Amino acid sequence: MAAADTDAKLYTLQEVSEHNNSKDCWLIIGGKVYDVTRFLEDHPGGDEVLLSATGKDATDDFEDVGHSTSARGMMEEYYVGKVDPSSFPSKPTYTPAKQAAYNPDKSSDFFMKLLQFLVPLGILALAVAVRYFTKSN
Ligand code: HEM
Repeated sequence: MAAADTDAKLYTLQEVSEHNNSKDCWLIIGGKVYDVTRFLEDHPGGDEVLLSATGKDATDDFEDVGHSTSARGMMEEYYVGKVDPSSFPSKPTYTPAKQAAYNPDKSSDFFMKLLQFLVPLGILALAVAVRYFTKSN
């Protein structure tokens, strides 16, 4: 049954997943829903592979096999509708952990510079004072 894309019946992923056994076997390939129940016995790749992918998106499995053009032509016979893309769980997006912007503490930087200047000055003042007092004694 080949329906035009515009009036194709729309199924949710949930609905498709309910047809998941050898008596009622649906799967999704390329966003389209196929009822392959009556094809199970005739599938050259065997029924097991179809049953392992039933009720799910089998696009990757289907493409991995590298099905022939004639296999792709056969698919039309089992087409029942399209899958509602909004029913797919949204992919988790990776958001890197927020890192605090590099913000060196300017006030402590200034304090260190002041200290580097004052400490030698203090030592010098101390040396001068010691010399001054030892001289007068
Ligand atoms: C409506 C859907 C499908 C149709 C009409 C279909 C049809 C065919 C056909 C005609 C072949 C013979 C080789 C060829 O002509 O490419 C084949 C082989 C095969 N198919 Fe499918 N197939 C379908 C879905 C799937 C899915 C979903 C899987 C995997 C989960 C699958 C796995 C295989 C495997 C493993 C082979 C055997 C390949 C080999 O022996 O080289 N097929 N299929």
